[in-house]
Amino acid sequence: MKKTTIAVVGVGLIGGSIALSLKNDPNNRIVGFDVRQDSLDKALTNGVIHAGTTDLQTAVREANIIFLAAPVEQIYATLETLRQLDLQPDVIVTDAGSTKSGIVHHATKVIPDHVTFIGGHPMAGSHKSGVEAASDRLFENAYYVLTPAPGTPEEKVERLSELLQLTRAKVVRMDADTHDQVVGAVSHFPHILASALVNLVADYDDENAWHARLAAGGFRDITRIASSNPRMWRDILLHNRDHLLKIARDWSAALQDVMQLVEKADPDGIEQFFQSARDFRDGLPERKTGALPPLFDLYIDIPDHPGEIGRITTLLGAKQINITNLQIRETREDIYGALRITFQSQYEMEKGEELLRFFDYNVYRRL
Ligand SMILES: NC(=O)c1ccc[n+]([C@@H]2O[C@H](COP(=O)([O-])OP(=O)(O)OC[C@H]3O[C@@H](n4cnc5c(N)ncnc54)[C@H](O)[C@@H]3O)[C@@H](O)[C@H]2O)c1
Ligand SMILES: O=C(O)C(=O)C[C@]1(C(=O)O)C=C[C@@H](O)C=C1
Repeated sequence: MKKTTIAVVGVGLIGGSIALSLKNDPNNRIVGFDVRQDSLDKALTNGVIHAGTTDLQTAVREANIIFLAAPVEQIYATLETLRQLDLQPDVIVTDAGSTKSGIVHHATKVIPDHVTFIGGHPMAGSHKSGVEAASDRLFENAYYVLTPAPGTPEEKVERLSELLQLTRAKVVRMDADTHDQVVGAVSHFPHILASALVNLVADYDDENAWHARLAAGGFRDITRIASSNPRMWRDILLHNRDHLLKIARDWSAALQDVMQLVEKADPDGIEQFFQSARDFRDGLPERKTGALPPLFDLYIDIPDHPGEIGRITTLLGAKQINITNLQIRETREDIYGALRITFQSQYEMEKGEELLRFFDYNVYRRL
């Protein structure tokens, strides 16, 4: 079967996760491009890409599909550069940026006629950055939005959707402006709120250091995303300004409404406020992960002692239990780290499970 060459431009959390998913098909050859050699080195060492280069022309020359997975501002810049490079005649260029209208509009202006651009955005991620946080399961059962401009050849959109099946995401289509409005409300604006709340509490904490110390589950849950990459979020806000300004006005009005209920000491109104939020929140569709064919994976809570990972691998090695992959994962609430170990076979996974339990490790088959 003919190989498909895929260039991933920006081998970080998202580019690395796309690469890992697509690499699961042996007919795909993944070439990574990044401005940082250390990202490429990590990606090669962890088996995320087949080859890596800091020369964009080398990365894209043979590519049938190009994924742009750099920060949003750099996606604009890369689109400009691509037009000066040698590309395959029927290449599809897509991106993974969190905003869509501006990127799609820019691509239609700068990309040559023989190139098809299709905007894309996987609706899954993390507050963590970098290829070391990448996973081939990041997008499992998440929505992956495509925003083809009117007139994009249907067979190209089909071709990309088919390839994206390897991410195990649910591929959907939407126009770019609708995407930006919806994602502005459910992703971009919540990031502003989380960070604004943290900044407010940080100011209070300057006056009274009990604030940080008493910040418990509620504060941590609602502000996890304030630990995201500031540069990435700078770009996102600047490229979805109109929708965010409208959402902020609606938000101010909604906040005023509830604070009026508080001012009037209206118990029914306040309870109703919480009830309607709870009804909608509890009705959100669940994103099921792990329903697909299992790999031979175990997750192990890592106690906070130096040398624990080395101890675990030594225990397994001493019993000739082969592992094919090792990854540090975050767990709920980010309190403990979890080590994900992929074994070569079901048999070895079961032997590993028994051994690690014997040594009092908390071992799970799913996170
Ligand atoms: N993090 C998320 O939750 C999430 C989710 C969906 C989409 N996105 C989007 O995906 C893109 C990447 O985000 P990420 O979280 O993977 O960030 P990241 O910081 O983990 O990775 C970005 C990578 O791009 C590289 N890079 C920077 N400038 C570049 C350039 N000019 N050309 C090539 N590579 C360059 C960086 O060195 C880094 O390796 C962003 O556009 C973001 O909006 C992020
Ligand atoms: O889970 C997270 O930390 C994320 O912020 C992921 C998240 C989001 O859900 O808002 C962030 C940006 C995206 O473009 C898509 C997904």
